[in-house]
Amino acid sequence: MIKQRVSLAEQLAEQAVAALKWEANFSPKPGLVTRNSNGAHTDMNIDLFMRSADSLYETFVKIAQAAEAQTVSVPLREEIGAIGRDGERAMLRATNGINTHKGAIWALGLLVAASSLQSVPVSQSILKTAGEIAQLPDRYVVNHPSQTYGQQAKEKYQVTGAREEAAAGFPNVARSLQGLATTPPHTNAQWLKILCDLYAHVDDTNVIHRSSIAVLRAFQKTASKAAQAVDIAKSPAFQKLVAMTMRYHISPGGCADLFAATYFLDNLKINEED
Ligand SMILES: CC(C)(COP(=O)(O)OP(=O)(O)OC[C@H]1O[C@@H](n2cnc3c(N)ncnc32)[C@H](O[C@H]2O[C@H](COP(=O)(O)OP(=O)(O)OP(=O)(O)O)[C@@H](O)[C@H]2O)[C@@H]1O)[C@@H](O)C(=O)NCCC(=O)NCCS
Ligand SMILES: Nc1ncnc2[nH]cnc12
Repeated sequence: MIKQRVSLAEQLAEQAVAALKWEANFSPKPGLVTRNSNGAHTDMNIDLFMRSADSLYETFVKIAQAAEAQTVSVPLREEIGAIGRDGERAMLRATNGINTHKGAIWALGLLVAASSLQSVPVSQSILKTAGEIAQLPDRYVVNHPSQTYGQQAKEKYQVTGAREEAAAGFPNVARSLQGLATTPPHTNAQWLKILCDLYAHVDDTNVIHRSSIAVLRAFQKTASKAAQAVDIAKSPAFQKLVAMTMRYHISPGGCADLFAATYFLDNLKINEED
């Protein structure tokens, strides 16, 4: 039987979709949708996340194809931006208008582009290249300062949102990768510590939008305590995190995206010949 060669773009897209599905399935994740709970959501569940992830395969293939063997440039940034916005529309069609993965398209789209551009699975340089792409202007982005929730939060509180995280080369993903240190596979307990560390450090604009900056800061402080516990899931700090997400209806979707991005890079494999 003739074995079909899987292109670099297809390999990267498969791994990006797998990372999104892994993130959605991972449990427990206070506030977020998992296979066991809908977190602070009434409009989302695990099936919706699986559909949403599958709907993004073509988007990631196209982003990877656009970036393959290219250099970082404004035309590339604009081409990826257009594909990313089409991806947002594909996601909204698959979910009947519910925003499941807007931030993830941005973060993983940039990481897929950077991985394809250099075709060497070295996380540090992928993060750096992704940051360089994100720093470039995209003429076609409609940029009304107070249009998105993220823009509103940043304007009001000078926090670091999705755009700034990417432009800085994803420092929160870099720290998460350092925290994992050993080679994969990692245990659920190791990943739970990484998740709590992300909750503790990321200025998640979703949390601000649904509550306030004061709640975000209290949430981060509690997450930091949980991350230091010996048995995180059973710790009082972790139980408090769960309670806070329910009380304030908060869902750290930005942290979920960076969790998926960490998994993507931690498990990234590129086969020259299949
Ligand atoms: C640059 C963009 C990401 C736009 O960013 P901006 O901040 O202007 O826009 P937002 O619409 O606010 O989206 C940002 C999404 O990024 C995630 N996020 C939040 N904080 C951070 C952070 N500190 N670091 C990294 N990422 C962050 C988050 O996405 C996740 O949450 C969404 C689900 O949220 P939820 O609250 O459940 O649902 P909503 O409907 O939003 O709110 P409710 O009404 O229910 O309360 C989900 O998307 C997750 O992924 C933020 O939502 C970028 O989008 C952009 O410019 N795109 C254009 C295309 C492009 O250039 N692409 C190029 C590469 S592909
Ligand atoms: N598992 C999840 N639950 C809610 N929002 C998310 N955004 C990205 N992943 C998410």
